[in-house]
Amino acid sequence: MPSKKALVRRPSPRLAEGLVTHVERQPVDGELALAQWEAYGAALRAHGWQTVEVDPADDCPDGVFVEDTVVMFRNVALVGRSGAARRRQETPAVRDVLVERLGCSVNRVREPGTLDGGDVLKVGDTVYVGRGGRTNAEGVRQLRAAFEPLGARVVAVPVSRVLHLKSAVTALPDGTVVGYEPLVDSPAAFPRFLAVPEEAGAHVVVLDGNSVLTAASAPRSAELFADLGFTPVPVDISEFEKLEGCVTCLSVRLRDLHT
Ligand SMILES: NC(=O)NCCC[C@H](N)C(=O)O
Repeated sequence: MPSKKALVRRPSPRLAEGLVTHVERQPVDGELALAQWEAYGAALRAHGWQTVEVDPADDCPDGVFVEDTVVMFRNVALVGRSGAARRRQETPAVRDVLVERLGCSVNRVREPGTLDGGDVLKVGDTVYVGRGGRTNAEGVRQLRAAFEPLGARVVAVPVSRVLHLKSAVTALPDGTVVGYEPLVDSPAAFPRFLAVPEEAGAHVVVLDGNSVLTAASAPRSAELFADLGFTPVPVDISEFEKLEGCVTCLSVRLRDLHT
């Protein structure tokens, strides 16, 4: 039976200092962010996910975006090495949880490779990896070396218009890739691509075969998903969106653990 665990990490008191690359810096309300993070975790738990908290990293403003620190394929983890040097101290505590509490096999991206988990989208056994600002060619090679022997088919795609591949595209439970077309470098890279009407509509977290977590800021995309027979579960993550975060980046789902 597949596991339903999800790593999350409490926002740092320094969240407002998080990196911004493609957006203007805006003031972040720390209290509201914490309340939004709690509600996000509650939405995961309401759909059967057990949330596992990585130790907080108060000195890492972007630590809450835990998705970027690791990529899972089956029960094997590849701990990333961020293209943003400032984010590299986020990974040791994530590795500790994976090894000591969850019993995963753990590999890691090594210099000169860089890879952020936000650049990796899995659709079945296909692993799309965005080659962009945070993930370099050597990171792509190391991802292939780690996961292809386990049965993954790694497909590299360019990312130039947004921070991460998953800022541009994610996938519905039926494997359809959804994206906001003006921000997708190559929609043709995906066998089934569906354009959504809002930038934040490109971001979904699959909760189960029917439900997807969506951003409250993308109501028209949520309507589109409902019209296709899915149940959107909107969460307000406005404070994280100000830092280029999206619903995917606040958790790492672990679906194939043996524990
Ligand atoms: N996977 C993601 O979409 N992560 C968002 C990371 C945002 C953070 N402020 C950063 O620039 O690294």
